Amino acid sequence: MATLSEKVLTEAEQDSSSVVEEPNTSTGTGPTEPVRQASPSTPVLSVRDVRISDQAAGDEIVHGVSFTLTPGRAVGIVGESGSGKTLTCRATLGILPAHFEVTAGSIEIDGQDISGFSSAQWTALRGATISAVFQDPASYLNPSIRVGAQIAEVLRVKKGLKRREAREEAIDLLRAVHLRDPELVYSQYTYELSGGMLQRVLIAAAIAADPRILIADEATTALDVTVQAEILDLLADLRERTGLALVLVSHDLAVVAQLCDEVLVMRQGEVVEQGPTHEVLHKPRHEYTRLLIAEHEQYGLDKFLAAETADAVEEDA
Ligand SMILES: Nc1ncnc2c1ncn2[C@@H]1O[C@H](COP(=O)(O)OP(=O)(O)OP(=O)(O)O)[C@@H](O)[C@H]1O
Repeated sequence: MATLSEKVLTEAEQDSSSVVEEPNTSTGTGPTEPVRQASPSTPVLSVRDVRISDQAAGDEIVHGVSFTLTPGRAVGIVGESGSGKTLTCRATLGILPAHFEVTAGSIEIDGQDISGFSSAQWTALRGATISAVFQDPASYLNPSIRVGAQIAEVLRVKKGLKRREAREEAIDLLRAVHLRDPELVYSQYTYELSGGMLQRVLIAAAIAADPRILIADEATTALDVTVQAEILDLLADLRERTGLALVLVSHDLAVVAQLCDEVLVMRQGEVVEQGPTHEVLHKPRHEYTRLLIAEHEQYGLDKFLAAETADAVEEDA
């Protein structure tokens, strides 16, 4: 079975709200300097009018997605199943499934166009600059190796730490993701941990090499509401403390309302609406966005919209 670092890190082969009629290609040129040395307003990720096709079927599946992400910001991608959210993320990570290709547009990570990247460049970038957490954490962890050792391995591979340093830092990471008794968790196997704990372990592994960008694709979908809220708080905390930039994919508008500055609404491979989250959710302009909001209100979205309104009133006062 592949190790965690192979699977998660290495295998990985505004303005105003607008109803999107034309792709937004006005995102400017990305930086050439590493983002750690750049200003917080320099994009760490620029996706410009990206189109993705299934070459085997001869179909275009994603018809132009554009967004930019600066350090500490979060962009959400919402939309129905099959709308192209995950393919967009996978294109950004350079791990499109077989037969799928980016056929137009560009993606820049830390100012570097990823289109011509060699596998060695990807290996250097993944984990250290861009990382990801997906649904179903158990499938990314090896059941026969203690979870702590799997995080320590990421630290040895990506940061060149010695065995003992890697162990200490792995325990610190388990503490940072708010796992109680991190020493104990370090020595446990996946079957001994709950889904929420496993998702935290995976987040610890994903942030182990201090990435600038974290893609969380339905990362909290399988978790119960309380654990989901704790993981979202953890991501918000990482944003604030470390300037981590987030791409959050969710079918759940309430999740996006809590965490994201900007939202893209996708349907059938198209971005039908895009803009600041509060604007899109309060004043949806596209019929499909209105439908999504109406569907979600019964699941408690109204609570977050009300909280947002209260925040806005406070800010205005
Ligand atoms: N590995 C694959 N092989 C074949 N088709 C795929 C593959 N991955 C995605 N697709 C197709 O591409 C389209 C977009 O898929 P994608 O996974 O990006 O959707 P999504 O918006 O993330 O959906 P979900 O919310 O269900 O994850 C889907 O219609 C799907 O049929």
